[in-house]
Amino acid sequence: MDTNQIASILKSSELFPIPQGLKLSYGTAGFRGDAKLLESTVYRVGILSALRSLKLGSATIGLMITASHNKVSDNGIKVSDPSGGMLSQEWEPFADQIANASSPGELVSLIREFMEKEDITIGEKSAEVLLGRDTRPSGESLLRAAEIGVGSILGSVAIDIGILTTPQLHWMVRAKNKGLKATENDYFENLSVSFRCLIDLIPISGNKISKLLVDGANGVGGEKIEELRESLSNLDLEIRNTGRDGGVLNESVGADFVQKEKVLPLGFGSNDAGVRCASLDGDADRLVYFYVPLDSSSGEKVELLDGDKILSLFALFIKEQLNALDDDDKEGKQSRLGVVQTAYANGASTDYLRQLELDVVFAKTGVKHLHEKAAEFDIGIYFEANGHGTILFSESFLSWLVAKEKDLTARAQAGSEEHKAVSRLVAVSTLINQAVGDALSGLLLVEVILQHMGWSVEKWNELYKDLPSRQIKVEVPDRTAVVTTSEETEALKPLGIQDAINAEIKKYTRGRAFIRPSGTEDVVRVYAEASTQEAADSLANSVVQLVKSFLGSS
Ligand SMILES: CC(=O)N[C@H]1[C@@H](OP(=O)(O)O)O[C@H](CO)[C@@H](O)[C@@H]1O
Ligand SMILES: [Mg+2]
Repeated sequence: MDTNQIASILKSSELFPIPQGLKLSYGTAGFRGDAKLLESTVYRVGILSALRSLKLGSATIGLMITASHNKVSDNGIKVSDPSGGMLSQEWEPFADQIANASSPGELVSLIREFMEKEDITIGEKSAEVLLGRDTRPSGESLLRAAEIGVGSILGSVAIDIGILTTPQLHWMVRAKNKGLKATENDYFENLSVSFRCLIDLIPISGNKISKLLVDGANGVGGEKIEELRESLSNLDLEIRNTGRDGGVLNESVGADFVQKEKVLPLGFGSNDAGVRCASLDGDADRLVYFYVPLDSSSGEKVELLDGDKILSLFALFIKEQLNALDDDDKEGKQSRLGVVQTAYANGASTDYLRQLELDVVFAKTGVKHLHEKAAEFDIGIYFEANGHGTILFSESFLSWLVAKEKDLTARAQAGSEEHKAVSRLVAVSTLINQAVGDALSGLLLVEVILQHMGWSVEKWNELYKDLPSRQIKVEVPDRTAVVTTSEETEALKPLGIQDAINAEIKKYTRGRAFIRPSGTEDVVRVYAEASTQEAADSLANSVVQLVKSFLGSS
């Protein structure tokens, strides 16, 4: 690193002194915290992203300024690698180190050391970083901090691509690095063209299209889905909680709220009984469905169709298409379909997926872990119960599918059941975001599959019945006192807590419970499942008491 470069970092870092006592970790999904404390962090992640681009031969990197489902006063930053996936986990320790460096001098020496280790040189090539943000008011000034961070690495270019959903940014980064059209318009066009293609392949046409109510969480998703609606037919959408009607981001609205609390979001009521509803989270990478049953006497009861149910619907549809492939093909090309869940997946969903004879594997919480496992299959479907997920197609399987489609057309087999199935799979691969979970593309796929099957939301819900479950957040003085096994289902620390949890679990039929420290909020999460709602609640509450007595409550 030459003296000009050192001077550039020293000068810009003076603008963003680190708040006293700030200690951050890259966590489940990047850095998050009170927005007022994050300028130095975001500036430093700007530097990291420029270095990442240089390391990868000037590939385009993405930076997203968002705190997803957190409250509006929080914000955060996460990095997209050139593939559109999350930042390589190998770089997370460096992210932690520079985010916590206490002075400009320490920052420079950490960067110098890391560049030497990673063999990164500045000056030969230029770095490129796309910057996006959600609708949080703090986003604008944090974006400036990121720009200055990127710009402090000489010869680097930061491109502000404005207010976007997290999955849009990841999609654009991926497309850009593949040399494809990569603007927001291209994203919308891609969705509408592949959606149209799947609609045209529906076996029975002419079914009446029923209305879908969308809860936009008062965030960026509502805005974007309104834009997308312009280019869609075969959907009847009504969008609420767009953020323009005075509602607060994520406050009693959005996918995280609906999934965790199992209640209706603001703006929805008993008048909506029987109507299919969908809820997005604050940065539109999560999607859940819900409805109020028509026979619900209280009007408050909500039937939730979470990520597990979306995963099951997708798995069923993909399996149906794979089954329609000619037997000779299946022998020639063993298509491995697999699904990935986390410990938060409802036990009934796992039983159902196994009944479908699917390969079900488990990953740690956080999409970076699920994505990695899903990429091992020809078609890998992953979902967190909270509604973050997607379907990955391996490059080799996709090339095989495309060649197969051409071959069938050449053999005048266009219109055969096999040809249709192949075309559907190809269209799903372009509709569904290959970079990260995407509420917009997920919603379009759910809608087209329901039309394909001729199913109502109730019928879809009947695939299996969720085991009653309860999730509770516990505020404790130090959540890092909880250390779990790599599967996250057993607590190794504090010593003795797991035995106490096990003793509680034993008291319940189909009881299951675990605790883990959140990677995005300052809480310990408690999850419990049992054969009745009362039992799940009671098991969760006894585990909460154990957490409080072992860790103290704050
Ligand atoms: C139980 C739960 O929903 N955890 C969420 C939440 O992580 P925590 O580490 O549990 O705070 O936010 C992550 C990022 O959005 C998401 O990937 C994950 O599934
Ligand atoms: Mg999110």
